[in-house]
Amino acid sequence: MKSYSEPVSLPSELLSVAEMYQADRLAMEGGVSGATLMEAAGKGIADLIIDTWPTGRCLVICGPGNNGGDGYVVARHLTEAGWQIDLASLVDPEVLTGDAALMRDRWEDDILSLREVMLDDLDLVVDAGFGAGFSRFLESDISTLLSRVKKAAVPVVAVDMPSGVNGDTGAVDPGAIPAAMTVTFFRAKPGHFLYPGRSYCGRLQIIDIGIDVEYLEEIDPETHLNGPDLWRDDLPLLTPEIQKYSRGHAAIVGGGISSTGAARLAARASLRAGAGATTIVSPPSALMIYAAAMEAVMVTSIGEAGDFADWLQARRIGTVLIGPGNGVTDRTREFTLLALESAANVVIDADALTVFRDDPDMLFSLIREKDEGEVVLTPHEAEFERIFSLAGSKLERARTAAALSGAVVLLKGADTVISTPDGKAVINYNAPPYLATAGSGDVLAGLIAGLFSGGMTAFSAAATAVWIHGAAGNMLGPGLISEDIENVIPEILSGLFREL
Ligand SMILES: NC(=O)C1=CN([C@@H]2O[C@H](COP(=O)(O)OP(=O)(O)OC[C@H]3O[C@@H](n4cnc5c(N)ncnc54)[C@H](O)[C@@H]3O)[C@@H](O)[C@H]2O)[C@H](O)CC1
Ligand SMILES: [K+]
Repeated sequence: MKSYSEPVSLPSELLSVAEMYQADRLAMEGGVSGATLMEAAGKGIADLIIDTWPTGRCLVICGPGNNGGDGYVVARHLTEAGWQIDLASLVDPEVLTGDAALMRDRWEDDILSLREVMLDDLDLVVDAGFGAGFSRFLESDISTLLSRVKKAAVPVVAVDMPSGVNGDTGAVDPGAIPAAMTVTFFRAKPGHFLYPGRSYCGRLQIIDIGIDVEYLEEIDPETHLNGPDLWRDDLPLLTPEIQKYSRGHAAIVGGGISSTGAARLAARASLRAGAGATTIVSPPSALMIYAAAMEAVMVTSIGEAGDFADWLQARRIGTVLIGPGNGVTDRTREFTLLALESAANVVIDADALTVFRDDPDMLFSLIREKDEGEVVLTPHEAEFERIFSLAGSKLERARTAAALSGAVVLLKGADTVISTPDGKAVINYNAPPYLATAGSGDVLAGLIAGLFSGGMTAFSAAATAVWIHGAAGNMLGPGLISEDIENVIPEILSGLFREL
C-alpha cells in the first residue's frame, strides 16, 4: 500500500528563500566560494541521476540565474559519465553573470536555443530553468517548451524547485510541469511541502553542498516540517504516582439530539490521547443518547451558560473542546465565551468558529485577554475564510491569523499548517487522503484536547495530534472511517514512547 509519509530522515528545518540566501552568504563568508557551492550542487545532482537512471540521452534546460548555473555543472558531469547531453538555454547565454557565467564557460559543447530543442529519443530532462529566484510568471516560449516536455512523457529532474513553483508559498505557475524528482540543497523549502507545489516535486532529495549546519543557529528558521523530533520530549509521560485527575480533565461540549456523533468521536480520542478523564457536556435533551453511548467517557447535562461556568471551575476542568456538532447557535457562542473566560485551555473548532463570523474581533480580543490557559483554533479552509479572510500562502495566512487572534492556529488540509502567535510554524506532511472523511476533524480536535489536557503546550499538542492523525490514516488506509482512528492510537503512542 502506498504510504503518504516521507522518509523520517528528512531534516525538520524548512528555509524560506531569504533564509536560504542567508545560508549561502554565511557559507561564503565562512570561506566556501559560490563556485564551490555550485559545483557541489551540480555534481550532487549528477550523482543522484547516475544512481537512479541508466546512462542515456538527457536534455538540460538552463535558465538565466544560478539555477541555470547548476544546470551547466550537471551537464558537464553527466557528459563525463557517458551521457549524451543536449543543453538548451532559456536566454542568450551571454547574459549570464557571476558563477553561472563561469560554469557556462566550463561547458565545452553546444548551447541550443529554445527553437533548436528536439525532444525525440530523450531519456531524461533536467529542469535548471528557475529555482529560488523565480518570480512573476513563466513566459510563453518557456511554457511551450515545458508543455512539449510533458507531452513527451520524459522523466524530469528539477534543480532546487520545478521551474514556476514558488519556494516560499508552493504557488505554481500554470506553465509548470511536474518533476519525477526534485533535488534541493542543504534544507528543504516550504514550497516543497505546501500544495500545489508539493505535487510538482515528485520524490524530494536534499543534498549536502558544503554549507555548515551550524549556520542554522544563526538563521533560526521559523518553519519546520512536523515530526516527532519537534515534540517527542513534551509527550505526557506517566509516572507511578499519577492518578486520573492529575492527568487532566477535559470537557467536550456536545451537540443536540440530532448531532451527537461529533462529540462522541472527539471524547474517545481525548481519552485515548491521554486526558485522565473526559466529560461530555450535553444539552439536557440529548443526555440519554450520550449516556447510553459512552462508557469511560463521562456525561453531564448543562442547560444554562452560567451553570457551565460554575461547573468548569468546580470540576477544575483543564481543557475545553467546543464546536464539533454544536450548531451555530447562541448556546455555542455563550459557552465559547465562558470557556475563554475560565482558566482552562480551549480548543475552538467547527461551529464554535463559524458562530463568530460576524464579529471575529470579539473572539480574538477575548483570546488575547485570557489570563490562564492557551487557545487552539482548528479551522478548515472554509471556516478560516469566514473569520479571517486573509490573502497569501497557507503558511502566511496561518501565521497572520495566529498573530491576529493570539491563538495557536491549525489550518487544516493535506498540508496542515500550525502557527503560534509569534510566527513559529510547522507544515504537516504525513496525512493521506483517506482522512478526508466525515468525523475525521472531530477526532483531530479530540486528540488535541487530550494531549493538551495531559500537559502539552498548545503548539505541541496541535502538532502531535496532527501527526498522530496522519499516522493513523496511513496505518488504516483505504476504507478508513473516523470510528477506526481511535483504535490505532495506542499503537502509534507506543511507538512514540518507545523512542523516548
Ligand atoms: N542557495 C544556495 O546555497 C545555492 C543556490 N544555487 C542555485 O541558485 C539558485 C538561485 O539562483 P538565483 O540566481 O538567485 O535565482 P534563479 O536562478 O532561480 O533565477 C533568477 C533569474 O531568473 C530571472 N527570473 C526570475 N523569474 C523569472 C521569470 N518569471 N521569467 C523570466 N526570468 C525570471 C531573474 O531575473 C534572474 O535573472 C537556486 O535555486 C539554486 O539552484 C547554487 O548554485 C548552489 C548554492
Ligand atoms: K528548476
